[in-house]
Amino acid sequence: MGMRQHGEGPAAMLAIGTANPTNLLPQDVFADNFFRMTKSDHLTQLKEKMNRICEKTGIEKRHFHLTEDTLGVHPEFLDRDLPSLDARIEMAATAVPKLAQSAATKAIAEWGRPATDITHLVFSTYSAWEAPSADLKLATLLGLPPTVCRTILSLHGCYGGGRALHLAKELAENNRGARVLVACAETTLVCLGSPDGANLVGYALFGDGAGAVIVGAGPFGEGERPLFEMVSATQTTIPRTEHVLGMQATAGGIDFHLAIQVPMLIGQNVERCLLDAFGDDAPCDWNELFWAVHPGGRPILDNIDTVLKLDTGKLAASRHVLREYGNMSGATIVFVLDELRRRRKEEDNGHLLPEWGAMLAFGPGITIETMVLRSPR
Ligand SMILES: CC(C)(COP(=O)(O)OP(=O)(O)OC[C@H]1O[C@@H](n2cnc3c(N)ncnc32)[C@H](O)[C@@H]1OP(=O)(O)O)[C@@H](O)C(=O)NCCC(=O)NCCSC(=O)/C=C/c1ccc(O)cc1
Repeated sequence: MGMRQHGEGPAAMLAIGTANPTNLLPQDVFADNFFRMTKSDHLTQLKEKMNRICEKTGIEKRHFHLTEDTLGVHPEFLDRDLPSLDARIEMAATAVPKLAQSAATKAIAEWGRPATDITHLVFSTYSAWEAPSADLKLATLLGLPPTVCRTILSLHGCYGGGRALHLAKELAENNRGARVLVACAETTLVCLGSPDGANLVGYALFGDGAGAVIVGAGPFGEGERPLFEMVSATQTTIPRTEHVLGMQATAGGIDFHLAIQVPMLIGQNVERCLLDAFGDDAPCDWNELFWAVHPGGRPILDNIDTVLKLDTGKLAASRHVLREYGNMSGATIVFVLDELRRRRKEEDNGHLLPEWGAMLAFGPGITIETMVLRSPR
């Protein structure tokens, strides 16, 4: 009893996979397409504003499950005054687990062990609104054993990936031999609607994608290779900010709001979270670390650069993911981790990537998930 039931050492990420719908839209034509499809071209000021916003997002393209063809069959999706929630939920019920399956299949292939060796599944999405939910569908699609312990995290929004990884760490460390599949899948099909003054930023920012990570603690099996050790993790909620960021279900689809103060609030609070997470091990200079930051928006990354006095390029993986995919909410952090390990490979077996790193994810609350990472030597 006791010790033998626990995993050895900190848990580690053993494999990473990502996936996106094939349909993609360059950001420089997004406003034109969006206003044409929603028959809103007469709202010229709003369209100009959308173009101004799109230019400043730091995004070059985004992937979407919805295509012009699908939208042709569902005109109610593009008119907030028509009820569309039922149709959106039905579409998401199939699309979300399938997108997750594409990412998870890649992660499992990299891991090298059979899917039946997965003991736990943690699924995070803002697009599942029914029970049984996307976690069960994914388990079935992947052929996971009927004994797999499933958890669905809904509506953590953009920190869902950080929350899922944090939970997977605790599951892996507390259950010897556990192998946790973390899956995050997000699609804007539940929220995309017609433009109004309040939702332009979200429409300009959010994209569709899925990320999957296999998490386990020691002892490691033959061929299992830790990509990032998950040394410690914390969650912090910024007091009295519950109203600045959120989403809610309406008959016309999921509504969200992103207050203009969000980047500033994150900038003001991020260093304290890092000091809490690192404790006595906090470096004198944050540049000593590698960084996996959720690219919630370009000004969020800019503010973090400023308050932490980071050198140019420290957030390159986050900026790359934002540019190529936009903000895919909870799935985004997995793309950033994947990009970091790709860069590490190119940089001569980890020579240039520092040994220690920090992962940050933010979302409604405002909640900040912080994790101390170690890149094994
Ligand atoms: C690209 C933006 C929109 C503009 O860039 P900028 O450098 O701030 O440029 P400007 O200051 O010139 O702003 C351009 C215009 O955008 C307007 N704007 C500037 N932020 C705003 C604003 N939050 N509102 C509404 N107008 C604005 C701003 O007023 C201005 O309007 P105008 O003067 O008419 O051109 C930039 O501010 C930006 O990326 N903001 C988004 C940051 C943000 O809140 N990210 C979300 C973090 S949390 C997260 O990741 C997700 C949570 C989540 C939650 C729910 C879900 O369903 C899913 C997920």
